Amino acid sequence: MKVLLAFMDRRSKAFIVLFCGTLGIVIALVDVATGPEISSAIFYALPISLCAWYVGRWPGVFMAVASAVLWYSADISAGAPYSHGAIPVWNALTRLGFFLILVFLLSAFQNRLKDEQKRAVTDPLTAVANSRAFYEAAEQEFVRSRRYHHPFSIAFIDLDNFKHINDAFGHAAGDVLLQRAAWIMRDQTRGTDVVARLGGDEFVILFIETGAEAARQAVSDLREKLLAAMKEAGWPVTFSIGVLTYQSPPTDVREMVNQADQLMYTVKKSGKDGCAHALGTPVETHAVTNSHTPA
Ligand SMILES: Nc1nc2c(ncn2[C@@H]2O[C@H](COP(=O)(O)OP(=O)(O)OP(=O)(O)O)[C@@H](O)[C@H]2O)c(=O)[nH]1
Repeated sequence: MKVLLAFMDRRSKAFIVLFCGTLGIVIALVDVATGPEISSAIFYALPISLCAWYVGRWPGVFMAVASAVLWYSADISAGAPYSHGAIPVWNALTRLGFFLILVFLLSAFQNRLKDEQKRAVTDPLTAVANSRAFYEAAEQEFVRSRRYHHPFSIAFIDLDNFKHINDAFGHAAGDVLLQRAAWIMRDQTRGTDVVARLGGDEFVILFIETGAEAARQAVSDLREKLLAAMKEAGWPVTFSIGVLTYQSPPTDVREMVNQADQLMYTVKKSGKDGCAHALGTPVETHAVTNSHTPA
């Protein structure tokens, strides 16, 4: 079964529909050959389930109807003795009912599974990636970077004076601010970049295949947008950001996040509301630019 599922995972939907249709016909032929005494019910369930799971609910319904018709035809051509002509039709309808229940249960289960999988990698407040998803994405980027020798960058973003928002405007307003900031980060970065909330008012962005200059520009534009949004909403919040670019990955993701965090902290110590850039492993250079100091 495991081999079959692994095989299906790599196939196109068209192939799976064709495969399931052929499988249904083969089962019907075997059904005719073995006669009405031997039940084949469970075998019909296989192509229906595969189709519903890998292709979708409605192709599954189609396969369920086709299987009920095939089974009915197999019954009739095997010459099964029925005391009344309506009995094989009734049987076909009850089988169809069973197949449809199977399709709808599988489809409901699959939807629930997808929801849970999404929940496991998403920050519930801001809907960006959570820390776990970030670590997984960064591991993949490390592998890519080692293989193709491409640089990548990380930005560690910490909100300044966020506690004041909670204290002055309430926790709900703080939540709205975090959502707004996360939305801007998502909106201002590429679809391939990974925006994540590590917790509290700390965010990280993984800039996939992005060198120092491009990361510097992206973060500078993003910071401008974030500051403009805060100003517009009347929230006295700024951003301390540490941006690291790696030509080759450090030993692990934790080390990268720690280095970016430390870099961000240099901005906090120098008066907040700014951005520091550096080259990672070892952290070579940095230049801190605050809003209140000349760039
Ligand atoms: N509204 C809201 N607040 C949160 C959430 N998670 C953490 N916080 C609050 O965020 C604040 C983060 O603390 P700090 O980073 O020390 O606050 P800060 O005022 O930004 O301090 P600096 O970084 O030094 O500028 C704390 O007051 C937490 O209670 C959340 O999900 N929603």
